[in-house]
Amino acid sequence: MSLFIGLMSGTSLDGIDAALVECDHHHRPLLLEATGIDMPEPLRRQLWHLCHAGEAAFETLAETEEAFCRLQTQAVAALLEKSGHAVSDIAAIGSHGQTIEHRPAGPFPYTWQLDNPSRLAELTGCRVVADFRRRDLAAGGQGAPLAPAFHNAIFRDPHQWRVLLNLGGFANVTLLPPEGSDIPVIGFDTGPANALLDGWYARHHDGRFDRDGAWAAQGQCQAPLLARLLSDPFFDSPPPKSTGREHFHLQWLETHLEEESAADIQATLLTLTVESIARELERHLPAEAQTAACVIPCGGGAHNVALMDALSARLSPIKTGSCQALDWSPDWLEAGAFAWLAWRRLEKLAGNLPSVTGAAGPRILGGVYER
Ligand SMILES: Nc1ncnc2c1ncn2[C@@H]1O[C@H](COP(=O)(O)OP(=O)(O)OP(=O)(O)O)[C@@H](O)[C@H]1O
Ligand SMILES: CC(=O)N[C@H]1[C@@H]2OC[C@@H](O2)[C@@H](O)[C@@H]1O[C@H](C)C(=O)O
Repeated sequence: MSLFIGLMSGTSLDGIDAALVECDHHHRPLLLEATGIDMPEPLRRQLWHLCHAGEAAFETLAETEEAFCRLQTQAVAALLEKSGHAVSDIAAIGSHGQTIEHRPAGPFPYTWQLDNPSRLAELTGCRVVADFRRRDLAAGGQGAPLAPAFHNAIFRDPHQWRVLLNLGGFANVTLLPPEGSDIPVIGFDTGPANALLDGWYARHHDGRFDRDGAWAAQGQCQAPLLARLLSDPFFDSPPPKSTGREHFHLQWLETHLEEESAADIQATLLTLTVESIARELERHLPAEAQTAACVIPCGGGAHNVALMDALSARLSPIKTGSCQALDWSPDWLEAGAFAWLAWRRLEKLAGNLPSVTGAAGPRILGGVYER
């Protein structure tokens, strides 16, 4: 039995999640404790700038990386304090870093996570495993999503198809056949989720996000706008696929707008998230699972009441289930995934699922930075 800490800060730039996970060869990974630390506004602005500017001075990168690493160190300290564990109890920290740019297609595929694992090892006194995505990318994969391998390790049901639906800045799905089935697991990004909802909300309000989807609920989805948004080729392209802010940003939205009201645009963005997910499930779930699968939402968007209501209505008769009922909080799955990936790295076990990312084969992911 070994203890691992996973650190994840996603595309929403809302903070760093830290999860303490017990991993071994005999049991499913177990979440022991978790905590989140908010992104201070100046760091959030710096990271936002890096994600959108496309160029930055080395000094700016170094300064931002240092501030980010210090925040990671605070998250580790808070988690250790909350759990009553000492750093010497921890086998390794799995650090995702902060995605600044992700371009898996094109002549020079790359994915860039701001991270300084050497510095994190110095500041925490703990072994760090980092740089999880690039080996998959080097093997011809998308480098994302990686969480499906973790979902596969904990959420397979003996009889039923399950779909893990992560509603972060972007949405991704993992389609898990019943245990024992030889159908390969697939998983991919379906398109934007909170990234556009948050961006459009913040443009019209004070505040970072549309709590419970209350503003979206005041508007009406505009079918012509929805059709224009859905005409983006990403939605109909086959997996493997992954995306990010490089493709779906507010300027992308603006190129499709006509005379719609701001609240109607928010309502349409919410429907875009739901519709893009539903269409992919219609395409990729086998016929018998179209009515009998169970969809398990996780990530911040699972707290958005209007989004969840619209999703249940659109997916019916497919039921939505609860991650909590399966002993994992929906808020800590991604951080948990990077704890588990660190364990896989130390055990020299593959971390990717080639059927998901499209890599040439299973690969051991990440580099190790000793304490
Ligand atoms: N009560 C709520 N109502 C509406 N939206 C919410 C609520 N709680 C959280 N959210 C949304 O969840 C987001 C944070 O989600 P999460 O932490 O899963 O993102 P992330 O880790 O950046 O995602 P990813 O890496 O998967 O893109 C917030 O920015 C917000 O949009
Ligand atoms: C490149 C990158 O950081 N991608 C994230 C992002 O956020 C959601 C979605 O897009 C997913 O592809 C991925 O994160 C999760 C943790 C993953 O790799 O499974």
